[in-house]
Amino acid sequence: MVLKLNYLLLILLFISCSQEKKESINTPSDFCSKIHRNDSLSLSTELEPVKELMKSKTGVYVLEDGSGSMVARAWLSEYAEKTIDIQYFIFSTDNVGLIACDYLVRAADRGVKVRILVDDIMVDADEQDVLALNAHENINIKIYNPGVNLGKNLYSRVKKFATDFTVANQRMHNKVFMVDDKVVITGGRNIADEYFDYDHRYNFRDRDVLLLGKETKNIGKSFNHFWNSSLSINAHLVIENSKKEKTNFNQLHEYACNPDNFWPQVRKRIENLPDTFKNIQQSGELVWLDHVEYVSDFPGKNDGSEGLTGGGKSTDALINLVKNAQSSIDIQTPYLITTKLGQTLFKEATNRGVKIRILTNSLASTDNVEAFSSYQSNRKELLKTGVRIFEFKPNAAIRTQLLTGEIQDTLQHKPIFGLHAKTMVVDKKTTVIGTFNLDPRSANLNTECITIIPSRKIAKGVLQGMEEEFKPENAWETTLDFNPDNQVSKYKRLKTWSRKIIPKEIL
Ligand SMILES: O=P(O)(O)OC[C@H](O)CO
Repeated sequence: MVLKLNYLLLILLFISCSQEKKESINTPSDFCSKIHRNDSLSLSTELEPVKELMKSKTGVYVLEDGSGSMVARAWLSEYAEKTIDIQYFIFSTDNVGLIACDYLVRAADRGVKVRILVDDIMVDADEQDVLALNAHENINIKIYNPGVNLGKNLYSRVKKFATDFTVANQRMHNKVFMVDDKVVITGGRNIADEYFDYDHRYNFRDRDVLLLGKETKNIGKSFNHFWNSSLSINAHLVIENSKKEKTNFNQLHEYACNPDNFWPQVRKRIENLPDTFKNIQQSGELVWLDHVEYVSDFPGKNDGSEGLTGGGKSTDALINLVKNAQSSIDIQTPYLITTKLGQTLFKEATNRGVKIRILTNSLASTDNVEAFSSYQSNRKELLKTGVRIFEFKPNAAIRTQLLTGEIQDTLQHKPIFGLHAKTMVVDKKTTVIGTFNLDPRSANLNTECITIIPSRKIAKGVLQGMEEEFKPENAWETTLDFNPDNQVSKYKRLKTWSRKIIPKEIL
């Protein structure tokens, strides 16, 4: 609870920091100096050994664990020299979100231009916090497809859905963290506690990929396309009656300097931030490839002329990979809602001998009963295509290896571990890491981005983790005769059943 209370306190202080100086949070200044950047380093100097390689190839390094993925973002923010461009479906002002904001503000203070593009629907930040950040001369925040949340009252939100249903449903689900136009982290993680092991009740098993060099140019182009889209509106225009105020970020800095707000393991890694890239190189897991392909849908994705269908670039790319698979397809997806199109594709693949395994959430591990309810209704049809389905256990044994250890040592109870990775490995040689959930919303409504990585070495590493997670200590195999739905309370089952009324096209 300490972390949660701290961030609530911080939000209150952060809002009022322009009015009155409050009593300072007890901050050991030596920790602050330990974790702040070493001024003699920069991203260019760090990347000097691979500078030439980055011109013709893309470096690929898979970020499996939450703390590793968090530390990689911290390293990039701390040593950025020119720009930080970030694009997220969710950017919460919880513990992780506030620490991320501190890194961004400190980068902006030293002249780095920061652009933040976030989808409107899940913004849960206080409007004044958004404006305070946006008021920084080097920070610019845009809201994608506004009108359903930020700056709107309940009446306006309901009206938007009632009168403009298709547009209101078109969300930006991309997740990109790009620094100096040359290093990118993209994949399943949003910016919030549960993606980095900081939630005390529920955390996600997720996966990102770090990309360096060649293909990041295309990611930059895609970011600019979104940023300049008419759907992306400056936060000051979205939040009505707002005034641009000069803001003091001292309380935010103090919060992020407080060692109580980091797990001890993460503190250690943050203290060793300058070694981040050296460690990645020495791991032997950084692979340099000629052809890595980043595929992103266009802003708006489809014009609504086909109602709630219509597909998009990322959908086409995935269909193409499934159609060309020759021996195996292994998938991890938190939500698994298939339509006739998807079932036919899988059936055609299994008919030509392709072995397909999918790991998704069980009712006990899911955070989304609506999505589970729809999956439940189609589960048998999907199984009949010859696909094997595994459902993640909420207490999967793998969490002892993947979750930041401290969370398990200090709490009386173990937080639930849900699946959030969106990954596919085809024929043990092509890996897709991205934001795409196997559901109609990702296929037709949300803009999604995926990275297609043709490398046996990367596929082998990712499959090693997947194989582990298919095992009985981590997942139930569901069949035509067995499913683990009864592992949850009657109440959760009833709740799931009551969601059957929701059309699957919007899930
Ligand atoms: O958890 P995310 O980021 O995959 O988002 C899930 C929502 O269903 C997307 O619309």
